[in-house]
This record gives sequence, C-alpha cells and structure tokens, in this order.
Amino acid sequence: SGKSRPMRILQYVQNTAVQGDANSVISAVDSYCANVEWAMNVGDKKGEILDAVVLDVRPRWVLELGTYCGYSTMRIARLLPPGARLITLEMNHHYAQVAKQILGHAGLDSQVDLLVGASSALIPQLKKKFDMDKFDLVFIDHWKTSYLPDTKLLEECDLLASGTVLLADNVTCPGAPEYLHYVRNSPRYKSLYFPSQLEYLRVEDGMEKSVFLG
Ligand SMILES: CCCNc1ncnc2c1ncn2[C@@H]1O[C@H](/C=C/CNC(=O)c2cc(-c3ccc(F)cc3)cc(O)c2O)[C@@H](O)[C@H]1O
Ligand SMILES: [Mg+2]
Repeated sequence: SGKSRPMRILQYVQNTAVQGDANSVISAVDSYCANVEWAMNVGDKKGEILDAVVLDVRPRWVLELGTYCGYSTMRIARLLPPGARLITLEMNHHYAQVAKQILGHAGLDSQVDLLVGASSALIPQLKKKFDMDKFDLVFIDHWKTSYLPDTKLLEECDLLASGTVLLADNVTCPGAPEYLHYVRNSPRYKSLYFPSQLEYLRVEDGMEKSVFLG
C-alpha cells in the first residue's frame, strides 16, 4: 500500500515509531530501508559521521540541500543546540509533505524550516527571509550534478564564513566528481574525505568535509 516509497516509509514510521522520540523514528526508517525497501537516506553508518560533524561544529545556522523524507534533517535537528535553526530545501512537493509529517512524528518541526522549491531559486532569498548572515554548516545531499553550482551560488550570495563546514554525501557513490575536484583543488577550501559505505549496502561510499577558508 502507499502510492510512493516515501509514503510507505511514513506509514511504517507512524505504525512503529514512538511519537516525539526522534531516535525511534530514525531507527524505524533505517530498519524499513534495510529490510523492506532501500531508500536514499544517508543511513546509519554515514549518519554517525554526520552526527559527529554536527556535534563538533555546534552550528547556530544549518542549511540542508535535498530533504527527501527528512531522515538526515532529523539526525541534524536532534543534535542542535537550543536556539539553532536548520533550513532544509526540497523541490518535490510530495517529498516535502512526507518529510513534514515524519519530522512532526519525531517532534522536531520547531527547529526546522522546510522550504519547498529549487535551491537555485531559494538560496538567494535566505538572508532576507530569515534575517541571517552566514551558515555554520551545510549538508549537501541533493542531485549530484547540483553540488558544485549550488556551492558556487552559496559563495556568490556571501552565505559562507571563514570556518563554515560543507559536508557532502555520496562523493564516491553515485559520485560528485566536479564538486570533489573543486573543493579539493580550490585554495578557498580545506577538504577531507570520510570513507564509509552506501546506506544499507556493502558498497563503498563516503562523505567529503570541506571547510571554507574565506
Ligand atoms: C534544481 C535542482 C537542484 N536543486 C534542488 N533543490 C531542492 N531539492 C532538490 C534539488 N535537487 C534535488 N532535490 C531533492 O533532493 C533529493 C534528491 C537526492 C538525490 N540523491 C541521490 O540521487 C542519491 C542516490 C544514491 C544512490 C546510490 C547508488 C545507487 F545505485 C542508486 C542511488 C544514494 C544517495 O545517498 C543519494 O543521495 C530529492 O528529494 C529531490 O527532490
Ligand atoms: Mg545521499
């Protein structure tokens, strides 16, 4: 049942996870996607790298590119210090609707602003819309060919400060070669690769952590 994979994930969460308990919602998504049907969540293995980066940065302002079902949105939001905000961008209305409900089930919607639209259109509006200046952390997990153009757009919109951390999923599988070349060769970034595995599979993947140097 459930017309789409995100809808089936939502139904499983609603039927099995404890309302208001973000960790039980995260575990429910992971067990569904590991045992019933694969989905492109960052997953539990790479999720631990994401958690460690969030705890290290202690960000006040976080941007996520590509919400999908809200799995990484939850992983980030549950670790934010009080008063911090996570803005997540999702161009697909159906996915955004599902993510909103999953975030609601986890009791995390107060820390999260989910905007429906294309990153290229939304990024230039963020400073004004949220009366903010720079992001402390950006999690990049949308279409892999959009990683580089959106990173350049963030630079152009003056949304990166010296010290801002970019964390990019899937730099090995499916891969983001142009993005990797840019952050690893630009003098404006200090980049580091975190080897891991593709979500729910024994396939190599990894995340790239790149610090903007200003
Ligand atoms: C204008 C386009 C760029 N701007 C955008 N602005 C806002 N939202 C955007 C978006 N692009 C894509 N999105 C959304 O992000 C999500 C897209 C994520 C793309 N992710 C992947 O393709 C992916 C794919 C795999 C994968 C790995 C191996 C394999 F065999 C098959 C798939 C694994 C992953 O972890 C992935 O993240 C969707 O919800 C989409 O609607
Ligand atoms: Mg991904």
